[in-house]
Amino acid sequence: MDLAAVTEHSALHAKPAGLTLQYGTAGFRTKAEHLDHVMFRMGLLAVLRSKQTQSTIGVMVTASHNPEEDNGVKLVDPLGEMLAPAWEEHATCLANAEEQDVTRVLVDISEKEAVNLQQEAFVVIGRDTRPSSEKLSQSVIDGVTVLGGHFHDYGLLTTPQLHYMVYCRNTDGQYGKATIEGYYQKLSTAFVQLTKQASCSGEDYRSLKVDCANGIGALKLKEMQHYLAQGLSVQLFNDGTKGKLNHLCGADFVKSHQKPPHGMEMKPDERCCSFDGDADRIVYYYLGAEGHFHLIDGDKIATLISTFLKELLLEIGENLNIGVVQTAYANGSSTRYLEEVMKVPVYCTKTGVKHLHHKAQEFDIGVYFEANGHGTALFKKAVEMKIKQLAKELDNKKQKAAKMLENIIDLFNQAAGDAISDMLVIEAILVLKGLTVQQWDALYTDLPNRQLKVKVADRRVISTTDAERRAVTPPGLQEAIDALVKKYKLSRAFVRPSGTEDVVRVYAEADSQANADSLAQEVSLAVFKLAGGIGEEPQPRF
Ligand SMILES: CC(=O)N[C@H]1[C@@H](OP(=O)(O)O)O[C@H](CO)[C@@H](O)[C@@H]1O
Ligand SMILES: [Mg+2]
Repeated sequence: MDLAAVTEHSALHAKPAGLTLQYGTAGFRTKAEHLDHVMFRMGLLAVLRSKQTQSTIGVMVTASHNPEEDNGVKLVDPLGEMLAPAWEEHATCLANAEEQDVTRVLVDISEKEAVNLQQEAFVVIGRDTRPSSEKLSQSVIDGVTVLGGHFHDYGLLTTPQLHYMVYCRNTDGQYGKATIEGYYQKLSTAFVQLTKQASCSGEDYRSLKVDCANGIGALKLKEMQHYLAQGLSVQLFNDGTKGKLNHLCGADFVKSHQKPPHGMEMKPDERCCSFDGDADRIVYYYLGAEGHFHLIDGDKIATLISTFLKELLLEIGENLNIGVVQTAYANGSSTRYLEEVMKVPVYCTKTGVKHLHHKAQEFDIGVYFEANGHGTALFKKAVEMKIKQLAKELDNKKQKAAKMLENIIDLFNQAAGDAISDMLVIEAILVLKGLTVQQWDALYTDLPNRQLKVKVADRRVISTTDAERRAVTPPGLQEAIDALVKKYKLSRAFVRPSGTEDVVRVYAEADSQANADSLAQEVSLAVFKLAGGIGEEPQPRF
């Protein structure tokens, strides 16, 4: 390691005095102007991680669904997964080190992790469309090169596309070609193969309105359009030509406000969807005949997908274990429907896709989704091989199902939740099953729910257990929540400190919207009183 060069370049990427940041649920996130030093240092760290794993590591510059002024960075591990927890700690340590300590921290990490410094390093970089992203990705590159690492800058990519590139590069191209064309080709071939077997056709099944949150998803979907040919016609809204990134639009806005994005023309019964700013989340929705807004969130997406996969397995006659992984935010109706009607086992993990992804790897087929629309399906390697073989061997009807499954496996991005890939999976399933968006929505009825945020002096005073469904501290909080929940029917509530914002999140569901709203409000007040709320006391808002 050329420590003198590191020191020299480090001074060009100075850390603002007094700033401390945490590698959170999805990497570092804050105002873009505070991130230059973090980017440089993540370039350094990516080199060490690459040397240690002897693999290509990814660095993505994005702040997902957050405002345009923000930015962020996360590292992608060899199989396209999120960075290993021990390295998250190294990342926090390195990002917060004072200027003069940067080289010492680098040496410490190398020693602790037994990094072979002679090993070559390779880092791939992607970025979203934020005005700050290009310059910040240059700082990443500076960090990579000063430690002698090699790199490939993909430029503009969706977050899941970068995960895909990393996965492809570390599996010798077996997963696919590590180019943007490779990605489009893999997905579109699988999609066209799948949908040409569909017996129902017609305009309704082939057209979809997509709100791209004024983000990278718009550029990439435009590029992909001609690969999909007649298979699907997408009409893009919020494509970034006018509006501001994530402003009053995108999957996060639609899910949290439970209303349509601005800038989208919706007619009753039309199928619509929204991506978030880096295109790793998707939610669907439509207006009912009466003009009422219907949201189809990650839970209902997981239900559609797992049901379809289970039906295919039944047709093929294979007894493989399928599991669905959710978080505490999953609507209670979805869990009940999956367990009781579909007889699919459901598991709950902590918030954050790395937890869901990890759990989903335990099953032959693991489907995971956060309620906000981030998710995918994972297939064990042995399962993939078996299905490929069956697709060649089985007799007619079974072979058709096995071929469908083979293509659907190819259509999923198994490295990360991916709005484009999920959209194609959903569109394929709907057309193959001949389901309208209304019929999909009618699988079960969501319990009315409400999410709120409470500001407290230090959100770490709240600790939780049981996959974040119960509060352990501060004393008395869980008892207070239990007492409030008892007042309502079909009710449930929990609180947890956010991993990405300086707030405590409150979730409540109950038999009616009015009851879900008041339960959420009462729980917010309990948090405010027992966990050191700051500012104004939460007021009834609905
Ligand atoms: C309730 C909720 O939607 N939480 C989101 C949010 O995490 P928090 O830790 O709740 O701030 O951002 C994460 C990263 O995008 C995402 O994984 C997660 O689902
Ligand atoms: Mg995102």
